[in-house]
Amino acid sequence: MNSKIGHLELSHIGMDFPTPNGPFCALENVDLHVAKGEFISLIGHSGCGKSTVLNIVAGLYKATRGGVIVDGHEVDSPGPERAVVFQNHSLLPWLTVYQNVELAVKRVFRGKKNKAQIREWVEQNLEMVQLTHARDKRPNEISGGMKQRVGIARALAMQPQILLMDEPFGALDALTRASLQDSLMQIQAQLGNTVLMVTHDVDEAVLLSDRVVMMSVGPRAGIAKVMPVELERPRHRLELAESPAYHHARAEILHFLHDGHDVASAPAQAPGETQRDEPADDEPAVVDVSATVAKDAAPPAAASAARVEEPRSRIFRMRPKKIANG
Ligand SMILES: Nc1ncnc2c1ncn2[C@@H]1O[C@H](COP(=O)(O)OP(=O)(O)OP(=O)(O)O)[C@@H](O)[C@H]1O
Repeated sequence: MNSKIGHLELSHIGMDFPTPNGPFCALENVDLHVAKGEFISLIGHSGCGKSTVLNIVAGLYKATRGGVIVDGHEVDSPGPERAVVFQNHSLLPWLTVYQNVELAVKRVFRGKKNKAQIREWVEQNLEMVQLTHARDKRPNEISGGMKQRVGIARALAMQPQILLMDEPFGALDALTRASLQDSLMQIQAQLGNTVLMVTHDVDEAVLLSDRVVMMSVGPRAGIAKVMPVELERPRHRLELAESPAYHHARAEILHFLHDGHDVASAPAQAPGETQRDEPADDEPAVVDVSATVAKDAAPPAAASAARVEEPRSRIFRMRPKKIANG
C-alpha cells in the first residue's frame, strides 16, 4: 500500500432525499478532515444520518451539496481505494470463503498479480482474520462472526486506503465482537488504513477511535461535536477498564447522546422544502424515547458494551430506507 495516501475530506456535504412530500434534508454542511491512518467513529441517534454519510463516502449515494475528496481528488462513485464492510456481510452464498475473497482480489488486481500471487494474497488475508481452516466452507456453513471476518478479509484484501464500516460488529455476540475489535486494531496498526466506522456502541467507539464524531439529530443533521480519544496505543480493553481517561471519554459521549442534539440545533427550513420532523399521515411513526440512553448513562464501571438503541428525545423516522448493496 502506498503509505502517503488515504487522506479523506468531507466538504460541506448536504443530502436531500426525494420523498412524496418533497425533499427531505437528511444532512447539512457536514465537514470533516480525516488524516491518513486515522480511525474515526461516527456516533449519533438512530436515523441521524450516519449511514448516509458512509454511503456518500463510499460513492453509493451522491451528495446533493458538497463532496468527498480523497487525496485531493473528488470522488462520487465507488472505487477500490474505498472498501466497505456492512453489518450483513453481503457474501455470495454460492461461493466458498476463499472464492468470496478471491473474487474481490481478482477484480482489483486484474493484470497486476498472476494466478500464484492472487492465491498467495487471498490465503494471506484469510490467515490474517484466522479463517484458513474454513476456506472451503460456504457462508451457510459458518457462524455470523466468521462471515463478518470474511467480509473484513475481503475488504482488506482489496488494499483499500480507506476502510468504511457500517456497524460491522453490531449483529455479533459480545465475545465475538470483542475478538474482532481486537483483530481490527491489530490489522489497522499493521496496515495503517484510514477507517471511518459507524457504530452505536459507545465502548467500541472509545476503544477503537482516534476521534469520535458525534452527529446531531436530523433533519439537517450535521457534526455536533468531535472528541479526540487520547489513549495510548496499543490499547487493551482490560487495562482500559481501569483508566480514568477511558471512562471520561465514554462519559462524554453518553452525556452527548443523553442530552439530545436534535432539531433545536438545525437551521430554519429552506424555501420549498418540506419539514420532515413530523410523520405524514400514511407513515408509521417510530416514536421512542426514553430510558435506553438514560440506562447507559449509569456509571461505566463494568466497561461492557453500551449500545444506544434510540434517542432520548422524541423523534420520528421516515419510511424504511432503501438498502445500499455494495
Ligand atoms: N434512500 C432514502 N430515501 C429517503 N430517506 C432516506 C433514505 N436513506 C435514509 N433516509 C433518511 O435519512 C435519515 C438518515 O438515515 P440514516 O440511515 O443515514 O441514519 P442512521 O443514523 O444511519 O440510522 P441508524 O443508526 O438507525 O442506522 C433518516 O431519516 C432516514 O429515514
